[in-house]
Amino acid sequence: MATAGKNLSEYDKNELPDSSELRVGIVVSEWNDDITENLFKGAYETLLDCGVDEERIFRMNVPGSFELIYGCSQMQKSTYPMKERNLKKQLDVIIAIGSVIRGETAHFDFVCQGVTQGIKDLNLNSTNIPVVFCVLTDDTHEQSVARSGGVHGNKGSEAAVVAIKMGNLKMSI
Ligand SMILES: Nc1c(NC[C@H](O)[C@H](O)[C@H](O)CO)[nH]c(=O)[nH]c1=O
Ligand SMILES: CC(=O)[C@@H](O)COP(=O)(O)O
Repeated sequence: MATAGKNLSEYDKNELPDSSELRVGIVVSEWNDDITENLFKGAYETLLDCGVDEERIFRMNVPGSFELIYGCSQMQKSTYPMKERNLKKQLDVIIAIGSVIRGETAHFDFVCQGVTQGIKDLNLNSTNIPVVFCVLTDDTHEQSVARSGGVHGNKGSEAAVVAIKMGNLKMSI
């Protein structure tokens, strides 16, 4: 089923595990920030709605989607923000938020391939901290608007639900 056949914002929080102890990192790309800020808003609000403590949500900004790889990698290894708040050292899950929109050249393809492969690789490294892929890869700005709080819902909300499931999975292992 394509996105057009579902609402990205639909979820039943009663079907989700308790997330009051979950520690969530969110790395946000600044390219197309009208889109990525809406994705972040959707993710943040959904996390809070599902019981995640706002003091356990840590945000980092990066210039573009390609830099999501570096930002998420640093978050996987970092203990700083948690120590500052006397929390256990590591995060339980990270959400990578980006918006890639096709332009005139093949650069779109390389950015999309690069960030997809990079985030895939981060899910295979030894930190065992899952990274959720919340990167829109659209042909038009209108498609991005529709998927970041528009007619198809908000992929940020979908990513938050995935993060809750994967973060609890990681905690249970
Ligand atoms: N065109 C888009 C980009 N391009 C920038 C790259 O992500 C990267 O920052 C640059 O190549 C320097 O390393 N990024 C997006 O997130 N979205 C785009 O549409
Ligand atoms: C995804 C991109 O890098 C793209 O938006 C850049 O636009 P262009 O291909 O016209 O340089």
